Amino acid sequence: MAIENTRLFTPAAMGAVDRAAIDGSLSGPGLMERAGAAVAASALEHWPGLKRAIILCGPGNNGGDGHVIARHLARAGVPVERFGMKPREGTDAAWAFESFPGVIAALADYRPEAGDLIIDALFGAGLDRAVPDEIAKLIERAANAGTPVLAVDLPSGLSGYSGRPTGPCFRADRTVTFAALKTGHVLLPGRDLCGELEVVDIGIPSRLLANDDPVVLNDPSVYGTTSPAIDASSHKYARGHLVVFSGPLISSGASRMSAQAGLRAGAGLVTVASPPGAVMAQSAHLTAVMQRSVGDADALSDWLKDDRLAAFVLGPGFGHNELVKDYARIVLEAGRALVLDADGLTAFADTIADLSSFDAPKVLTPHEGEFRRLFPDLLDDDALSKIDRARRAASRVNAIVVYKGADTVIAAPDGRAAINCDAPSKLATAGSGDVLAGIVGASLANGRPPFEAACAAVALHAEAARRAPDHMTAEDLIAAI
Ligand SMILES: NC(=O)C1=CN([C@@H]2O[C@H](COP(=O)(O)OP(=O)(O)OC[C@H]3O[C@@H](n4cnc5c(N)ncnc54)[C@H](O)[C@@H]3O)[C@@H](O)[C@H]2O)[C@H](O)CC1
Ligand SMILES: [K+]
Repeated sequence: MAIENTRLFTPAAMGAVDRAAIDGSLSGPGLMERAGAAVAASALEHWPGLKRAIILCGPGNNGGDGHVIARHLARAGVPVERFGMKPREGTDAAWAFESFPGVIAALADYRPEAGDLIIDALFGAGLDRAVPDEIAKLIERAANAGTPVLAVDLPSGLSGYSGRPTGPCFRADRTVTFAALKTGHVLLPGRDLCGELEVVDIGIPSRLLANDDPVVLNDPSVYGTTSPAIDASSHKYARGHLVVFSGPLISSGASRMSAQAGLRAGAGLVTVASPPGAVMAQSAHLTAVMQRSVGDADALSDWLKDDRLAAFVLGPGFGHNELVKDYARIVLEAGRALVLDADGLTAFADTIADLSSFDAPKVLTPHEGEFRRLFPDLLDDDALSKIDRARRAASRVNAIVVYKGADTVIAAPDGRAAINCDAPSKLATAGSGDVLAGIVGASLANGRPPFEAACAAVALHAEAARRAPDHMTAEDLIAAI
């Protein structure tokens, strides 16, 4: 989906924008007319030769859009039948129905026929609970018949806030939404339940769409470019020295992948800090990546006298080793940037909040399972979206939290959040997290501020995956950076 306005809105925030637009120069019916006309145009474009439009109308303004759509399609010569509820008196939906009065049949009476297109105008931004049983049954009948669905604003049953269904929910082939994306359109499974997404301009002034809730789609407007601008003056130290801690001999490969990824992603120099028992194994594999034997806290403290060591990755393949906490503390006390991933995260399972006392740049990169280990209370609160959870975790730890998934949320303690929703599913391969940790480390070593560094790294990780072959390994992913 090519989206100009990358700001994301919660349904409540979009409702406030609606009201501000209507208080200003625009009228509710005017907005509804444009919304309905746009959906009708999309139906005609994507279902040419449409045999019958089945418009399901709810009691509110989503339903109002449905009545406008019915009028436009009928005037275009498409057979239209409406099912659902009558609109509430005195609302814009009532105006829409009066502009095209007609029979609204009972939902229970709809039986799918070949050539039908269901246009779902039952509930949109106002959905606040599971849909009633008669709608659940219709959703099931439509799914069983394979009837295509064009959703108005949101598929009914999908929370526009969390991106999670409130219960039974349409799986739409296409969704047309208005003015800007809602968070529920890009969070999973919402993004999948929407099908192809269209955002149409219905005349709301852009000044009203500059909402103060800084949640955006992750794109260059957040991080600039994904790779550092390497010019003649940017000698290797200018691009920063990245250190990746190696695990023991048996699991030294993960740190190598992080290190090689960091080098390809633009760190000036990369060193693997190996425990003595892994040095030989690492030496056999490392060429452009350097190595140093670091066996304990004292050796690390001594090495940190070199203030060119800019950023550290701790966790990939490190093992369940009490040194994790000592190493993290020493790096952060020295004011160096730290990426905590994998074993580096789970070592802090019960004490992650202890990291909040360090002001040095920190980036945590938990996947779903690690997030649950670190923040179980946040996952147990169903009222929270993935954005809320990432933001609260970031504030709790005073760190950037990269809450990974096909809908990765990058959140900062100050409330900023970006959603990366174009990562290919082939990223779900062993070692992909090690690679991301290395790219984040390189971005920090380049001197980017931590939120922008994490956003750029997540974007580059997804870009590399798109370039890599379909059945890629982590090595293919590194080669594609
Ligand atoms: N700028 C825009 O985005 C515009 C959006 N428009 C459309 O307006 C709807 C939002 O309309 P609203 O009346 O606030 O809510 P809904 O129509 O989604 O819901 C109606 C009503 O239904 C009740 N309800 C909620 N959930 C359930 C449920 N599960 N079962 C039964 N009843 C339920 C609740 O009382 C709701 O208030 C937006 O989606 C757009 O389609 C404007 O038309 C144009 C501008
Ligand atoms: K809908």
